[in-house]
Amino acid sequence: MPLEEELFPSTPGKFKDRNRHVHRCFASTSTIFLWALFLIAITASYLCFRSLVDGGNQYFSKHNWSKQIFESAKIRRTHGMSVLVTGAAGFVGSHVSIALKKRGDGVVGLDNFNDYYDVSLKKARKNLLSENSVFIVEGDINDMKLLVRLFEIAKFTHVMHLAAQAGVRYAMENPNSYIHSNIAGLVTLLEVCKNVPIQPAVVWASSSSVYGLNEKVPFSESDRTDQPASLYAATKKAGEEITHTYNHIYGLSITGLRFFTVYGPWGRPDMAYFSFTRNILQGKPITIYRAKNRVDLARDFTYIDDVVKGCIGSLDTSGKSTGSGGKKRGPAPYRIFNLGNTSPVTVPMMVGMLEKNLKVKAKKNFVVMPGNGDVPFTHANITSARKAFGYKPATDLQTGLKKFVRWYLSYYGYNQGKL
Ligand SMILES: O=C(O)[C@H]1O[C@H](OP(=O)(O)OP(=O)(O)OC[C@H]2O[C@@H](n3ccc(=O)[nH]c3=O)[C@H](O)[C@@H]2O)[C@H](O)[C@@H](O)[C@H]1O
Repeated sequence: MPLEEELFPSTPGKFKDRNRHVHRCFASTSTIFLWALFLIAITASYLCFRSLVDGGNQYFSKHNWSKQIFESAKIRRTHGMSVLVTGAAGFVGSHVSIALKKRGDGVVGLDNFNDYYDVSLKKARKNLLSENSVFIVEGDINDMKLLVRLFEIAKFTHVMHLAAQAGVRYAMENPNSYIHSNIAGLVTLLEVCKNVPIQPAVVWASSSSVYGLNEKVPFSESDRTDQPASLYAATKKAGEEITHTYNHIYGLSITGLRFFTVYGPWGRPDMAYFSFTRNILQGKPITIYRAKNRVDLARDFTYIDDVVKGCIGSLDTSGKSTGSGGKKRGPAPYRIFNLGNTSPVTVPMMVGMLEKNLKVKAKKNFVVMPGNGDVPFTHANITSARKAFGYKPATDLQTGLKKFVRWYLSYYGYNQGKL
């Protein structure tokens, strides 16, 4: 049994001192412990709060992120626009972004940098955009929280929607990627656009492929588009119907652009003119498709600079959306335009032009067009676009391919581009 004195010391001094020391130690340990608990609790609730606010999105926490978006979206000319360009690291997207920025419009890019084709080319385009003061957000159009945040930071007046799963034949390999980007992603983007207080006008990329098996030439916007030959075409056609409903129900201003086989510098490596160039230079054979009756396939190849002018003309004449916060306030424009070149060229002729520019003969294998989504020919009637915003393609295939080849040789380090 401990002595009473030990329990209740009458001579507090010594004992007290000893006890005070123990007590102090205990007190300071428990204080530290409590403080640590407090700090852990604070940190945990902050992280919890951030994840609620950010939806766990890695982008938002990046240093300077919002500021870069805000700066990039700033309009620097009178009556200019602030444009969210989706697919900005893509072929058309990068060209349009730079053109808008150069004339003083605000531009913010969005791109998921997927690996459908060489990601390093997309990164190189991103660097080019960065040199032109265009900031690209790395993210997916299906990420609604990200889109909402972008609209909170920048009050976009327009959306140039070019993000898509492109390519006609790849749809047989990976059908779901077309649904993910061209259907689900489109709907997510439109949902955000219709919900914001001041709705942007939306201009987006449809495709000449919607004409499918239409045989009436040249293709006019009023021609039938109910016979798609590929899932790619079907998703673009669906996009036209989907955007129509958002225009009808919510008052979004919509312009759909039917691009006709766009080509040029910084193009897409999956397209024929690009992959043919690579193979010809590497001495590899190329496969040229033909219709069953040995008829050559033809495309209304359209040069990138002409398409950029068409995109900008569409943005300039889009008219305003009328709705706000998901409510329609009146009718808004719904438009569809062909952006083609109006002079189709056969694929073998296109190859001949490449051979001339590359000064190398191609090793050609002609095969009957497999039933993989291709259509025999495309040919645009561009009267509507000409009337609406003076669209007038100015580059023929010969000139355009020459510019492409010059870029290709320089970009991939052949001959310092001197061919
Ligand atoms: O305007 C569009 O809406 C589409 O244009 C583009 O599709 P296409 O017109 O099919 O272009 P592209 O693949 O360059 O084939 C060109 C020609 O070469 C033929 N072709 C192709 C490959 C091959 O190996 N051999 C061949 O003969 C082929 O049969 C075709 O006749 C875009 O890719 C597409 O995303 C979409 O935007």
